[in-house]
Amino acid sequence: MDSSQAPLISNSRHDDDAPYDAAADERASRAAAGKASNEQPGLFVLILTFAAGISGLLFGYDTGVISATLVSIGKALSDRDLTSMDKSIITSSTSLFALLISPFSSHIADRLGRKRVILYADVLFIVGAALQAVSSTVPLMVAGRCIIGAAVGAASFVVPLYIAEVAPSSYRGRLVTINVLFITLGQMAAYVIGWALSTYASQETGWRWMVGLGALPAALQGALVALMPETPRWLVKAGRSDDARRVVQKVNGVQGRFDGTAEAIIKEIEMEVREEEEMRLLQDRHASGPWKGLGVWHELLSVGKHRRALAIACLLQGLQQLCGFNSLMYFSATIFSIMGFESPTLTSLIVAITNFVFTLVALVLIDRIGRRRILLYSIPFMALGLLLAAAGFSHLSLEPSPAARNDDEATPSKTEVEHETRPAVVVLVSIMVYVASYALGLGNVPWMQSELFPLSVRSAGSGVATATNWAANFAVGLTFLPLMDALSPSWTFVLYAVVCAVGYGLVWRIYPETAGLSLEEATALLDHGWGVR
Ligand SMILES: O[C@H]1[C@H](O)[C@@H](O)[C@H](O)[C@@H](O)[C@H]1O
Repeated sequence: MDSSQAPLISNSRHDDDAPYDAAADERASRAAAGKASNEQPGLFVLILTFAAGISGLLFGYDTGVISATLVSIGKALSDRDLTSMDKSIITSSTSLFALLISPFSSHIADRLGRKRVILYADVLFIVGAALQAVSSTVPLMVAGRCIIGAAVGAASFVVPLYIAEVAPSSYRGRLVTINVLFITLGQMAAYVIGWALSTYASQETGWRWMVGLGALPAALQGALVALMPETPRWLVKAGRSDDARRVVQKVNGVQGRFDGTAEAIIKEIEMEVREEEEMRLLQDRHASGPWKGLGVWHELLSVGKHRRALAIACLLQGLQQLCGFNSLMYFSATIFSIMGFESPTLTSLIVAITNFVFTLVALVLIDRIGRRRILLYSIPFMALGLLLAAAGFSHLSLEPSPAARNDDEATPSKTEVEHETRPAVVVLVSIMVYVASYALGLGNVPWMQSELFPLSVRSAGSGVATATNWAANFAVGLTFLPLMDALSPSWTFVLYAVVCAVGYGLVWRIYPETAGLSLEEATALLDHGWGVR
């Protein structure tokens, strides 16, 4: 037996016995583990999900708070008004660092554990918040945003992983949406706090509190991490099956006693880890030339069904960002301010509330309606909302182009505002239609990416798709205000509508329905084509 055939993790019950039916044993164990996971999640799992979800909250808070911050800074940084370029760089440096850090965090998560990444991210969240709060120049603020970006990148990768690995398997899907719910809740909190501080605190200190407050949940989570266990899957991989058993027993509420279900789950994990390890060895053996040691990438790119899965996952993640949603999340207060709304931060709260409420609705609908179908129903409404907003903008006198002006100059006179109330309301309502339909579909579905990939390429495929998300997020953050300058607000929104239309065609053509299918059935859809009926 060569090393690739030897079991990497010994199975205590069968090691010494003569032949046994490994396949039947495996099936029985998987059935038992599956059965166990059909029960309701216990209090312990809920507490862990909540503790880990604080990272989602921070992800949302720190990306959402920039909207109110940008309109409240005034001349506090570098003693001058922020230019469009300053605003774009302050905003998009966060997504750039999120993009750069995610591959490293997956490496650290494998070597040192998931908990360690959560803890390091908390430290970065605190340092980044403090640096922003005390910054006096644009470069210092950008440095603070970069540190926050590193934290967000690590958290956005590790939290879904942590939750999925500690939670019973039948909850994995719904927990993905719960994580998005935490993100949108964080964004809503950022908008409420942004509005309250920009209205009631002093101009000089209000925005500093906005960005600084992000340190509090991070400190709370940093303290909670000490009490959170490492995931059973990582413990098994690290050769600590006994510790893993204790965690599984706790998750199943059978602490300290023998339990068949917990044993079956541990066996299931051991088998999965062994299969993964064997697959990796096999991939390396079959790879040659420059692919040597990069077997998983070779497999991801050379096998047709994996390539198709990757194309779909990257399409959905790219579309989630290129449709322009985050330009609203980051700049809605700036947009409403140049439209002459008296309280832009209060008005922009509507964006965050609509996003949160419709993510809640998606939680209920997603499994009933299906992923493909919910996208095909919602994307046309996104395009419609964008086109109506573009029409509304064309009736507002926003010349010279708004993003080039500072906010004081951009505020129209009272008579102008009265004259322009109707198109402004049209823009507001259209934006709400757009945000609601985004939250129902594109805001969630791309994060279900892992179900498209078979185990052997799952983390590599999901990693590339996540990087696509951050790269597109960075591109939108950096280009939105310059596009408003160069094309006008109307044409910028038309451009996003065109992205939605192209995206609709591609989703219709290549994204099969995966709702209600087991992971094996879902990945098998792509065996011989796109699987779209
Ligand atoms: O799924 C989330 C959610 O939709 C957020 O509201 C958005 O800001 C993020 O970019 C996205 O990844």
